[in-house]
Amino acid sequence: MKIGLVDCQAADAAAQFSRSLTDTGFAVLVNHGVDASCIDAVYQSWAKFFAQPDAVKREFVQDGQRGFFPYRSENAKGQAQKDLKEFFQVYPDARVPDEQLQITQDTYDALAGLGQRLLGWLQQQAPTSVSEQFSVPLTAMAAQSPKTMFRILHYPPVDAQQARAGAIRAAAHEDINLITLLLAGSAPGLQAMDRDGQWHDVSCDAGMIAVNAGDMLQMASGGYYPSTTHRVVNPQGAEAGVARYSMPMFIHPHADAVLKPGTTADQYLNERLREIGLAG
Ligand SMILES: O=C(O)CCC(=O)C(=O)O
Ligand SMILES: [Fe+2]
Repeated sequence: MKIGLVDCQAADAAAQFSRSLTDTGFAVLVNHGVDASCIDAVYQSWAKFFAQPDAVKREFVQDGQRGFFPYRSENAKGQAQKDLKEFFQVYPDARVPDEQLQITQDTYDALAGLGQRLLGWLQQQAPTSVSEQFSVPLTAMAAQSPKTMFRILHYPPVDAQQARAGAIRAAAHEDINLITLLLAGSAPGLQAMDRDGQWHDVSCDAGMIAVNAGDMLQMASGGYYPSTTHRVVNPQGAEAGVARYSMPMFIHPHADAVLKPGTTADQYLNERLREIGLAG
């Protein structure tokens, strides 16, 4: 599995990006235009949030998939063990702590802008037989979508007992949305599965952005852009004592966007949230 490292300023960046997504479901971006100081600042800011007592963080538990999700609230589809993570989900209307608000909004806007550019590339590079199936252009599906969600993940040092019981930081899953823009994690661990079921490290250094296609894009493109299974494995040895942070931006279509005849984004999302224990 050869995940492309794409320089977004290269003349053929759109073609390289689209090819890597078609071949592997993933691509890693450099020169993507999201400011390195913005990325550093958002990581530092949220490390402070997660360092607070649980009771303080729980004040940000909110309805409707927004806000804080305590340690071990989510399981991957079909997995009995909860993932070894806590996280915070930001939508445009989520309540975000004052200290994190500005930098989080700035990052959200920068990633939403990059998401539109990437969807434009995928639209432009798809063969006509694929793009003519889109109900509207991919950029229109997602432009200003209030469903687009920025997730800040904190994986604490690994608890040996939970690891022995088979829990990992993030069990194998596919993302639900159109594309995910993942600010490089603060430590390694992300792996993607190839067509033969083998796992490969997704190498993504600080400042880079890994992008993967989700199930909604796979569905809308009739499989042309595959949604690749991925996971986050537990570190071993001394690294087990080190926390990991990562920040995926899930680019979602508007609720009423038609993914394929008879299925809107909203119908599909609700079905998937039930499967992962995040909706009743
Ligand atoms: O933490 C990571 O690197 C990936 C997280 C992820 O795959 C997800 O939240 O969907
Ligand atoms: Fe994921």
